[in-house]
This record gives sequence, C-alpha cells and structure tokens, in this order.
Amino acid sequence: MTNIQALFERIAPLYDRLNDQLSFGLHHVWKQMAVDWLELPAGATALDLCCGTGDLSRVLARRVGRQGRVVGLDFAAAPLAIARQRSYHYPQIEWLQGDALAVPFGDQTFQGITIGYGLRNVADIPQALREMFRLLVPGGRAAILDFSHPQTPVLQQFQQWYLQQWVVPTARQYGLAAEYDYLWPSIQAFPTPPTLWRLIQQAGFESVKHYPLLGGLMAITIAQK
Ligand SMILES: C/C(=C\Cc1cc(O)c2ccccc2c1O)CCC[C@H](C)CCC[C@H](C)CCCC(C)C
Ligand SMILES: C[S@@+](CC[C@H](N)C(=O)[O-])C[C@H]1O[C@@H](n2cnc3c(N)ncnc32)[C@H](O)[C@@H]1O
Repeated sequence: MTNIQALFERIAPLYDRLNDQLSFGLHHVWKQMAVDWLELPAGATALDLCCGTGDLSRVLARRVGRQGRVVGLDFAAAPLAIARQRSYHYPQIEWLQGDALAVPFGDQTFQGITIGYGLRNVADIPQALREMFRLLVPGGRAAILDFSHPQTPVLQQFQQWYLQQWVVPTARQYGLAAEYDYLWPSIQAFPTPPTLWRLIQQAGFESVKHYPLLGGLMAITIAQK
C-alpha cells in the first residue's frame, strides 16, 4: 500500500464531513460544474477516476440517467466502501478498486471522464493523462477538478493561510492533522496551469479549456480528445 493510499484509507470516515465543513459545501458546486461542462447526453458511459467516496460518480449518474453507465474507480478500499453505502439508489454505478495509472478497460470505452482532487494525488500525472486519453472516445472530454495556483499574491497567501491556519487545526480535532498537512505541499508541487495544459496536450488531447474558481484557489480544466 502506498503512502497516499494509506492516507485516504485513514481519512475516509471523515473526508466528506470535513470537505463540507471546510469549503462551506462549495465543493459540491464545483463538482456539479465539472460534470455539467462534460455535456454528456443521457445514456452515456462515464468514468470517475479517483472516485473516493463517490461524490462525482453520483453527479455523473444523475446526468447520464438510469440508461447510462458510470464506473467509479479508486485504489483505496475504505472510501469505496462508503461510496457503495451512499449509492444504493444508483444502480447504474459500478464500483471498482483499481489504479488510475492502469485502468482495466479497453480503448475508447468512455464518453466522459471526471477526476476530482485526484490528479494531484496520483504518482505519475503524465501516465494518468495518457490513460484518460486512451479511455475516451474521439471527441470525448475529461474534467479535471483540483486545487490550483491563485493568480494574485494575496490569494496565494490566503490559500496557504486557510490551509495551514484553519484546515489543519480543524483536522487536528479529529486526529488528522498530519493527513491534512499534506495538502499545502501537494498543491505547491502540482503543475501550474500552463504546465498542466502542456502535459494534457502531450498526452494527446486536442483542446484544453481552463476555468479558475475563486480566483484560482481551485480550477476545472476540460480536456477534449
Ligand atoms: C473537496 C476538497 C478537497 C478534497 C481533498 C483533496 C486532497 O488531496 C486531500 C488530501 C489530504 C487530505 C484531505 C484532502 C481533501 O479533502 C476541497 C474542499 C475542502 C478543502 C479541505 C478546503 C479548501 C479550501 C480552499 C483552500 C479555500 C476555500 C475558501 C472558502 C470556501 C472561502
Ligand atoms: C482527495 S480524494 C478525491 C475523491 C473524490 N474524487 C472527490 O472529489 O472527493 C483522492 C482519491 O484519489 C485516490 N487515488 C490516488 N491515487 C490513485 C491511483 N493511482 N489510483 C486510484 N485512486 C487513486 C485516493 O485513494 C483518494 O480516494
């Protein structure tokens, strides 16, 4: 088990509650936007990579409907177990424990892919992007939702302050300070938007559209094959 997998195994029981509390529920809005911008038709087949507890998988399921198909894939068992518990009324979702760097489906299987707060956590970003390209049908889209790099020094300082002075102390109340302390350095190590767009194009995608949220604290990047 990798350190990242172990981290998400540990935080799984409190993950959703802390996300709601620490983003004042806004992460649900961002996830809905990511799926809306895939513009999937009813009946489509979609993949939620690094699905965790399944938030984006359930948004995809509502979008593609009962005739559609959604696969939620994650390599950690604990968040997947919560995802299954929370999704009994979504029969169109299939849950799979697997690696986003080696997805067990054939080329051109999916019309849309989401990866919410996952790309920053995988061990090999270019490989994850290559897998997403391979798995999409021609013209298919991937929506990458994650933290990003704010455009102004003030927002950059706010992002660091909020994470280190509010998020980590809040997590400490649940014994998860070390796990949430990972956030800030992981964001610092995450490619800047121009670098991410280049990696997406190098993976083969034809077009990349970038949408900063909250001045760049977060971002949704839409890559089209
Ligand atoms: C859904 C969110 C984060 C998911 C998430 C991603 C990770 O990589 C983690 C790694 C380790 C532990 C936890 C996570 C994790 O939860 C985003 C919302 C939750 C954030 C924790 C809060 C981030 C707040 C923004 C920096 C600023 C928000 C401004 C505010 C809404 C005014
Ligand atoms: C921050 S959570 C995101 C969960 C969910 N997508 C959301 O938006 O809330 C990141 C997830 O990525 C998973 N993950 C990280 N690397 C992975 C990999 N190589 N393959 C599959 N899952 C991975 C972790 O287990 C964790 O559940």
